[in-house]
Amino acid sequence: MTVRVGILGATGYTALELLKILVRHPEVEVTALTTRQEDRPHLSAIHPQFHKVLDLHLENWGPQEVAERCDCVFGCLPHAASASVIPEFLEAGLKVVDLSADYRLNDPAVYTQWYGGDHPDAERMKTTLYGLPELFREGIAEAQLVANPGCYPTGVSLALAPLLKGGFIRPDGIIADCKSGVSGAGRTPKLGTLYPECNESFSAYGVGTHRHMPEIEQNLTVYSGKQASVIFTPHLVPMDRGILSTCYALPDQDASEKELRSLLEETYANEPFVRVRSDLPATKHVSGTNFCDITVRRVKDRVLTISAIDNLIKGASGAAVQNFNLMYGFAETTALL
Ligand SMILES: NC(=O)C1=CN([C@@H]2O[C@H](COP(=O)(O)OP(=O)(O)OC[C@H]3O[C@@H](n4cnc5c(N)ncnc54)[C@H](OP(=O)(O)O)[C@@H]3O)[C@@H](O)[C@H]2O)C=CC1
Ligand SMILES: CC(=O)N[C@@H](CCC(=O)OP(=O)(O)O)C(=O)O
Repeated sequence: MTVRVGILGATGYTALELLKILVRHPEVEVTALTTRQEDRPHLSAIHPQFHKVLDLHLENWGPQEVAERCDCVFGCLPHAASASVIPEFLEAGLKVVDLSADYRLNDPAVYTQWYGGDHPDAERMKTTLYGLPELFREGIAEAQLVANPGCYPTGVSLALAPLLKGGFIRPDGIIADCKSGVSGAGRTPKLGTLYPECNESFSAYGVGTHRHMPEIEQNLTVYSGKQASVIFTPHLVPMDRGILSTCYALPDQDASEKELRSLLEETYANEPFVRVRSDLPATKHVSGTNFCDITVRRVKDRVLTISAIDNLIKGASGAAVQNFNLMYGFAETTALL
């Protein structure tokens, strides 16, 4: 079975990583790539990595023209832009994996509070499945639309959710201290990601206001059944890619480091992309892969987790292909490392 795949927002970084994975996927043919540019640029002019690999042009197509050529689309557009076109693909019968934040939260009021403005497709967001299979696998295989998780929420939620559900950490007073490479901000030029602004500099941003805070809290709350409260502070690190998340939680029972690690090992025993480790994860160990590496430690009166992902792979495009594989009944690991 060959699935005809389209990518919306094909000039960006998540699209680049998606294409690298999809050209290795035995069941995929890429049939549509979109941009707002009018001049039909060749893919190799936008992403020279595909010179002599994929002979395609990017097109300024609307949903109708894409839908005629595809069975499934990956949405790599910014939030709000995504939800204003995705309903048309769904109505045309296509499957959709949306990498934007538009369908991740399940409460439109929370969306408005953190993203500003009314949600363009508010009814649908309430019931859209959140595609983090290691925590919320149920229903993904049957879904027409899957909301691909945010990069920071992936690393933080995979590390903390089992410990919270297992009663090992308290739901309040959790601190998630996260550091991301600059590709997390996308390819669209912004002042803060210019080389002289961020090179040789390490800074916090979005303190107390970052939109991934409610997404992390939603994940932990839904998975554990306990109302989680998290202080999330992201930082920009002068490297291309990778996220390291160090989380601090108060213990809810007296458990040794070995017991905490055993719980994580048992939870993820059959998960191909989560590696529970006794040594310390680093972004280099997962770079270019769909792995999330996690360790857990006891330090004084706290439980610490440290997790590493590649923001563009497990934090975006690798996770999107993992969801795609589940939605089409392919082996979950197809085309993924
Ligand atoms: N980078 C990361 O690590 C992660 C990103 N994400 C999310 O994935 C999505 C894509 O991210 P990323 O690839 O990094 O972003 P980029 O900025 O690299 O690419 C976004 C693409 O969307 C197109 N675009 C921009 N604005 C609009 C608009 N208003 N209407 C239609 N198209 C538009 C642009 O194409 P053109 O200008 O050619 O039309 C651009 O190439 C975003 O929602 C992002 O938040 C999620 C997890 C991690
Ligand atoms: C370093 C950096 O800027 N990272 C991005 C996170 C990218 C992401 O996952 O964003 P969405 O939730 O919008 O998809 C940020 O903090 O906005």
